[in-house]
Amino acid sequence: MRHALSGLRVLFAAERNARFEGIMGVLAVIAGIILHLDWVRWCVLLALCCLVLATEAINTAIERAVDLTVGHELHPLAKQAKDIAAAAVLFIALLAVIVAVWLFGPALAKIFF
Ligand SMILES: Nc1ncnc2c1ncn2[C@@H]1O[C@H](COP(=O)(O)OP(=O)(O)OP(=O)(O)O)[C@@H](O)[C@H]1O
Repeated sequence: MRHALSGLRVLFAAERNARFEGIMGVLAVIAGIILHLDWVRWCVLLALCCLVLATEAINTAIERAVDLTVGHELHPLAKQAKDIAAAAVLFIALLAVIVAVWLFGPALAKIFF
């Protein structure tokens, strides 16, 4: 637990993307409270927030491990490792956008239409 919290501190202190994703997660939770999401949507929302941050954490860990291994040297495998890890984050980000429409779309439609 102590090591995990230490990793969380590093993640949010060093990675702008992780801070952005954390802020988006908090805003989504606030929106969920305001829009009175049902419990199924709450489960999906919290699972998705955890999934986004977990993927960002794994991506950052891979970047660190690659940097430790190759240092400042440019290497095609280092590039592939980082780019593939970034692709994983992209997949989850696309999923988050799609699920956000499902989560908040009906409640927003009721308010605006
Ligand atoms: N050692 C390396 N050799 C070859 N290409 C590299 C190397 N390090 C980084 N790159 C390329 O530069 C890109 C950015 O790498 P960097 O380490 O700056 O990640 P980042 O900008 O922090 O990524 P993210 O936005 O996902 O956190 C990588 O995706 C990769 O394409």
